[in-house]
Amino acid sequence: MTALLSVKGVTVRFGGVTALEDAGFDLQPGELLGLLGPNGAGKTTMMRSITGVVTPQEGDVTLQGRVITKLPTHQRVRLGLGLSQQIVRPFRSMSVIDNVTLAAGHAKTLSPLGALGHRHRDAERERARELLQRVGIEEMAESEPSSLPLGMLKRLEVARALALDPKLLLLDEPLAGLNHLEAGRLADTIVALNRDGLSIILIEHNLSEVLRICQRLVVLDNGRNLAAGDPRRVMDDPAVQAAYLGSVAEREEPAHA
Ligand SMILES: Nc1ncnc2c1ncn2[C@@H]1O[C@H](COP(=O)(O)OP(=O)(O)OP(=O)(O)O)[C@@H](O)[C@H]1O
Repeated sequence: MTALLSVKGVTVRFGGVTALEDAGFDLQPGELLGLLGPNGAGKTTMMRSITGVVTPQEGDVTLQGRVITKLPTHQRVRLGLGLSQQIVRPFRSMSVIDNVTLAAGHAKTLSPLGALGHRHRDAERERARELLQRVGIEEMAESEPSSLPLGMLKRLEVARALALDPKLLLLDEPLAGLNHLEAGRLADTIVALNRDGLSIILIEHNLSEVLRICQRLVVLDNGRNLAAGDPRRVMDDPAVQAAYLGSVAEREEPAHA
C-alpha cells in the first residue's frame, strides 16, 4: 500500500541545536498513529516539518506520493493536511458555530470551484453544525467560546480543523490539561473520527490513552528514531523505558537540588 505520509531522513538544526537527525516514519491510509518521545525529543519539530512551519535542512516529506518538503503551509492544507494546535485560539467574539462556519467557508475558497459556490453560507453553516455534532458539542453552537470549558474548546479546535476536509489530521497534545474523564471522552472522539476513515497522527503525553487508542507508535529520542511498531511492544522496549525514565529524572532533578 502507498503511504499517505512518508517522512524520510529529516534533519532540522536550529543554530547549534539539532532538533531532528535523520528521522522519519510512514503513515498508512486510515492509521491512528501516536508520535511519542520524552521532552525535547523532537516531536513538535517533526510536526512542524510536516506542516511546513519548519523546513528541514535534509530529508523529505511526501504526502500521497507528492514531495511537499518545500511547500508553504497553505498549499499543504490544500493537499489535505489538517492541524489542531495544542493552544486553542478561536475567535472569541464569534459564536462556536460561526467559528466553524468561517473555517468551512475557508475550505471552499481553497479551491477555485469552491470559491464560485462561496455564497452558499447556509450550506457552510449546515456543515459546521454536522461537525459540531461529530465532535460532540452541537448543544454549544450558539455559545461564545469564552464560556466553554477547556475540554469543549479542544473539541471546537478539532471541528475547525475538520472543516478544512483533511485527509490527515495532526493533533498536538489534544488531551493536555483535561481531567481523566474528559481526556477519555476526547480520546473516544478521536477514535470515532479515525473509524470514519480519517488518518490521524497524535502527539500526546497521556500514555495510558495513547496505549488505549493508537494502532501504532513511533518514538523519538534526542531527535532520532528510537522505536516503532505495536504500542505494547514499543512501550515494553527497554530503550524506550530508559528514555522516559531519563527524562523524568532530568525533570525532577532541579526540584530535589
Ligand atoms: N525554534 C527553535 N529554536 C531553537 N531550538 C529549538 C527550536 N524548536 C525546538 N528547538 C529545540 O529542539 C529540540 C526538540 O524540540 P521539540 O520542541 O521538537 O521537542 P518535543 O519532543 O516537542 O518536546 P516537548 O515534549 O517538550 O514539547 C529541543 O532541544 C528544543 O529546545
